[in-house]
Amino acid sequence: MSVNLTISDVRLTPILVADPPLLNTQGVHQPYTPRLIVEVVTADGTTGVGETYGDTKYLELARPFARQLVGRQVTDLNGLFTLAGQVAVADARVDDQVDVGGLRGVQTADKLRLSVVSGFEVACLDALGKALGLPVHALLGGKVRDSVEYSAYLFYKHAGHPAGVASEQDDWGEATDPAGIVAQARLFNERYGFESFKLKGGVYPPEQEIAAVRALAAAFPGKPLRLDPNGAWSVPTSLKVAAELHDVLEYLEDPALGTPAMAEVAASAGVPLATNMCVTTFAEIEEAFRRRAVQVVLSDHHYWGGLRNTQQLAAICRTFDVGVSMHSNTHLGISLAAMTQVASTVPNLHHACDSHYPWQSEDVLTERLTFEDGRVAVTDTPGLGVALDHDRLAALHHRWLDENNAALRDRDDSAAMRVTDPEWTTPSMPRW
Ligand SMILES: O=C([O-])C(=O)C[C@H](O)[C@@H](O)C(=O)[O-]
Ligand SMILES: [Mg+2]
Repeated sequence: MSVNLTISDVRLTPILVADPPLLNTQGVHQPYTPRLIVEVVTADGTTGVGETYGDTKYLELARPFARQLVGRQVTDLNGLFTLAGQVAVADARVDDQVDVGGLRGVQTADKLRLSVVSGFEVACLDALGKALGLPVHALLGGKVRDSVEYSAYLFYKHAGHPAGVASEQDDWGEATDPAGIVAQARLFNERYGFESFKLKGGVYPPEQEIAAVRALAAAFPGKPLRLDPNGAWSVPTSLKVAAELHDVLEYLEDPALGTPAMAEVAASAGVPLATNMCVTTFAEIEEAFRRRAVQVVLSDHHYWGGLRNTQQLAAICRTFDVGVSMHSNTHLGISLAAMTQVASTVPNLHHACDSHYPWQSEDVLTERLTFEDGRVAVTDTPGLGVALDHDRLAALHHRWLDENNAALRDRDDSAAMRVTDPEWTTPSMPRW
């Protein structure tokens, strides 16, 4: 059978997905969060799917980029980066501060472009895999494991979104103290079999978060634990927390903001440091590795520019004897499938990956991905091995189109916090 891999159509569907009231150092998650679903259609009728961030700053790059793709080959993955370089990024979008609501490090023009390219790269790989009858991992050189381990991503959270605010109910309950966090961890373990636990910190004063990690260590003796305050602590505070928790932490994630502060902490913390904030672009690697500021880089294929760039990052980490694992932000099943496919090909991935997926009650797939014993099986089904549910996609797009939800099209955790606390402003760092 002959295949025609020329791209004949590209469909972009921004959606709003239900998100529980999860707390982080900047505020609280909105009731609905934006994502962008990318469909790439080839001349012979094969459709590949991808997913990435859906805020306006990404949509305004994705639209002109999509128009240029028609007529190109889905095999031309390198060409995606050349094309993206030609898409203009408004100066106002570039910021070397931490991305508000995203907590994903600097926001350079290139990083914005790469965050868009990743959705298209995944869609092209999915289409190519389907056309050739091969799973994505085969296109990436082949899997080295049959399942990928994920960790339970624990959050302090409210029981529900504020009364009177349109939202979906969740069944996780409230978690605002050590007992609540342990109860949440038990649910993660019972429902999905997770055996490794990460607590999103930077929400309460460090003593309270130390107590929560101690409670987790008592409830799950010997299990890998992580604490991630998203850079909310000073160097002395980071060192104090490290001294108190070094015996139970697998790693401490982004205790302080920026490579110089991380290097200072790393020099005497006695516990490895991980990051998805100070090394988020290739340009940041050299200084961070030279200064031994981080021991584990948490890749995120969305902002590193896709699955092949994630493999390149892993190879660089291996060369410098730095560990690698995966960061996540609110995402759906397409991204979990993409993360699982690439993670299966990375030989030096020795830590459970992060995933927000258990927090997402909604998806755009006909069948949700499942965790067994905290792992997602690596499928050999062609492409990503997932199918779009077009009715669900249309419903979530309809929510995005609804003018009552217009303010939610750009994720803003500080604004969501101000609904209940009008005095709230994004805290200046270090917070403690
Ligand atoms: O590991 C991380 O830093 C994250 O997952 C960043 C996210 O924005 C997380 O803080 C969240 O979802 O609130
Ligand atoms: Mg982090």
